Amino acid sequence: MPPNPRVAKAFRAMRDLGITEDKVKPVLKNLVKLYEKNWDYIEAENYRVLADAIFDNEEAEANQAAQNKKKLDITQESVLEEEAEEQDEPERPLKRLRLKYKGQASESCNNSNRLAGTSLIIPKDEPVELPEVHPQAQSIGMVGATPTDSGTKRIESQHLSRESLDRSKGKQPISPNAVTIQERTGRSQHVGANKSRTNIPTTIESVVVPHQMGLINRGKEALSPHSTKVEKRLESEQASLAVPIEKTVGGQILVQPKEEPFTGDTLDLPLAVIHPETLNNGDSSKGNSSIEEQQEGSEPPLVLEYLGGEVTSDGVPDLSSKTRMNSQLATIPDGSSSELQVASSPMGEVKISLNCNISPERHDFHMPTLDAVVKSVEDRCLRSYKLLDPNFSVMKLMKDICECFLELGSESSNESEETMQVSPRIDLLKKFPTGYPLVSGGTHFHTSDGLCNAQSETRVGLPQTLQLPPPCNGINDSTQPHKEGSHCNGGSHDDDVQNNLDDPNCRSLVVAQQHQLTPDQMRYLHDVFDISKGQERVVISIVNEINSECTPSFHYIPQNAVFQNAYMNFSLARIEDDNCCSTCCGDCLSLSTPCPCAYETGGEFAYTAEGLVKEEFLKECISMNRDPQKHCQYFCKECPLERSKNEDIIEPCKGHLVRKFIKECWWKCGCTKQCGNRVVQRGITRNLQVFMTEAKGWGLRTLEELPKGAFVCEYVGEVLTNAELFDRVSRSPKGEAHSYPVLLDADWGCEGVLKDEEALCLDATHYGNVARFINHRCFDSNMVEIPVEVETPDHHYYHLAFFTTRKVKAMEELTWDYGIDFDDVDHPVKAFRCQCGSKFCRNIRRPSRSRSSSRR
Ligand SMILES: C[S@@+](CC[C@H](N)C(=O)[O-])C[C@H]1O[C@@H](n2cnc3c(N)ncnc32)[C@H](O)[C@@H]1O
Repeated sequence: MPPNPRVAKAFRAMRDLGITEDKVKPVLKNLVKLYEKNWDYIEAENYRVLADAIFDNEEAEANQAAQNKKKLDITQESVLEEEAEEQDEPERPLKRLRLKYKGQASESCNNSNRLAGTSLIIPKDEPVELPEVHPQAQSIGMVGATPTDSGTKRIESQHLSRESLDRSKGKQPISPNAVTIQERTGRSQHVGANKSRTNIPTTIESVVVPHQMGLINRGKEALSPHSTKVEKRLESEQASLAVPIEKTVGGQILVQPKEEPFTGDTLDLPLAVIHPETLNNGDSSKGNSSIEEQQEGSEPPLVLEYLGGEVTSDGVPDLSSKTRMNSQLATIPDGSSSELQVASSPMGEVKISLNCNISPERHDFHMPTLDAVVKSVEDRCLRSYKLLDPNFSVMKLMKDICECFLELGSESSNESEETMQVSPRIDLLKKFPTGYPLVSGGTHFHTSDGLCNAQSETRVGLPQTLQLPPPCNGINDSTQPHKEGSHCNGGSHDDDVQNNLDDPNCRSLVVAQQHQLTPDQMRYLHDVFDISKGQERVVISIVNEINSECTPSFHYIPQNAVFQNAYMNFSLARIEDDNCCSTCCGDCLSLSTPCPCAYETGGEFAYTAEGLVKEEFLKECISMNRDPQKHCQYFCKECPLERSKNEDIIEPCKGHLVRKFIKECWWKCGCTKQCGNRVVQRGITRNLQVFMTEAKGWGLRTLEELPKGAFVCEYVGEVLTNAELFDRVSRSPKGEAHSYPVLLDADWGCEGVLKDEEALCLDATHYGNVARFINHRCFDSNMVEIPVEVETPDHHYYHLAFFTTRKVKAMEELTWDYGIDFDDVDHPVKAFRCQCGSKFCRNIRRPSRSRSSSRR
């Protein structure tokens, strides 16, 4: 029996961490048993459970060895004494690597079930072939994540996907401040819940990290899985270091506690809010003394409000960890419109945070730069305190900072370029004009370093800067003060947005400055202004004037990427010399006799000099879609699609259209990249926009008029085998549509019995391009898909390109006929209730118009 590929993958992942197979085998075997072959648990977060278990195991072995040695060296009497002493000591903590930000698993804010990529995956039993278990592996039963407690987490179907990495990135701190901010998720909102919504809160924070407790590179950890290679085996090699080590495994920061007696601490913060019962209004120095007095115990007792330790994925603190916490966040309102918070963690970090609330009348407020504030404070100190005046107080200083901040922000003369821009909250998706591309106007969004720059139509009079909605990962970000009580997931964000929009007094603000944006916010901006993140030749904007659904959660890729088993061989040698045009030069379309690349299309190039598909060719492709019965269909002896559906009883093939291919010139050809027979490979050139439709979710439209036969885009996704696709689908929760796969079955007919690895499809659920937004229209869609051969003559793999079937007006939605059989309940693409609006809609006239071939 060939080795289970998942075992091999696990070995590979551990090898990347510097762990040898012999160490992995016994532990893995035990884990597989423990999780009853539910590999999802083992594979989740780049095999975190496995890595943890191995490290635990090693540590247990090391401890055991040390103890054995000790026992040999000392007398029986001293052993007994030691044991007696040990009984008085608190139990040592489990020295397993802890996943930082554990429990903050990002949640897609998209509550549509169309985004199967963020779905919970139902694990499936699989045969496991593993060598004999090593007796030492037994300790892995202590690994924290059990099938039960993992049951509520979202788990990706594959080893760490880019999507999960990016979501993780969104959770990672970008600065030490952000660590605390993120970890305080939801809490500061709670604390400030009584604040007027009309105030403009600003926050100044200062973080103190004592030297001896210094966090290594905190906040600067590489977020990519590569860091696992760089930092492999840190935990065992550096276990004796006096400082805690952060490491990344699979993009997640793992924290190894330093060797120290167990104090009941964890690295998870924050933990408590302290409300002083009495306040000394107006006197900031009294505020200071209240802290001291609190420490001295002379102030009235502080009310401790538990904030939680490990914050769960939905931002709710895990109360079970309460007893392990000793960090705290002290909130010391001073009775004015400012609020001071002091947070500390068991790691010794101390953070002072001062919230200044600007009254509603201060509509003219604009955000000064931090440099300007600091300078102003220094000037003020020099003036007021004459350097270390005996009355000098840090609390006063903090308050001065706050006041300077407000003063500078209110000075109308201070509208220098350095000024950070702040605007009333608007929702980009709601407020942007939909009739025009975001790239065509004159209103700018910009940040101080110019990294994020976009424009919008001037006519609508957008504010000069744009408010970022909360990041759509289910994590509340306290860098956004407006977010009291708002949650991106579960629709509360929408409510919040709506409330803000409806409330004319609402002045929730966010400083749109590049270095202050979290990765999630950056992603959001990228998505809104260019969903392709600069990876296409044109900017592709996204607008929503229908509802407040967040931008879809997926990774934009401009070209197909192979997932795992799909067999794609782009060997140049497979393109035979007489099937390409190595002797051509320039533009093949200008040749009097077409080059060999035109053989595939009957000796004529499929494209006109204008880059459009020729009328005749297009007509045939359209007819094939509209009247499949009239065209040649192939019925496989053993259909890979049916085989994937059910290996035991393989249903007869339902038929595949034998499609016409376009063959483009390619690398082996002598022509230039500008050759007229290279259209699809040059990518998207048309102005497209993703927009929210009334009834079909997101859709794609053109912002410019398109002539008939124009190339629009290709369908890009992960290249999967059908078996892999069905495996994914079977892991999706029941009833969840897996809406983004297309079969690459255009040539299955000519292949005899296709091997599993040759029966391919594209899945754009997690990775894809704009084509994933193209909605279906029965029969008279304005685009048709045409298979295009570029890199390989093997038609297992090809490009699926969309061309217009007629002239398409600017702003028209682009559609294609999925060829979906609305009756085929087993098909990986779940039939939906068609809202295409075509008078030929097959979903209405079922069953008479039901298509016999199912292409998607
Ligand atoms: C490839 S996706 C298209 C983009 C999708 N609308 C979105 O929001 O991401 C296919 C899914 O879109 C929806 N859809 C596409 N065409 C539709 C139609 N004609 N009527 C209703 N829903 C449609 C269905 O949910 C389908 O599973």
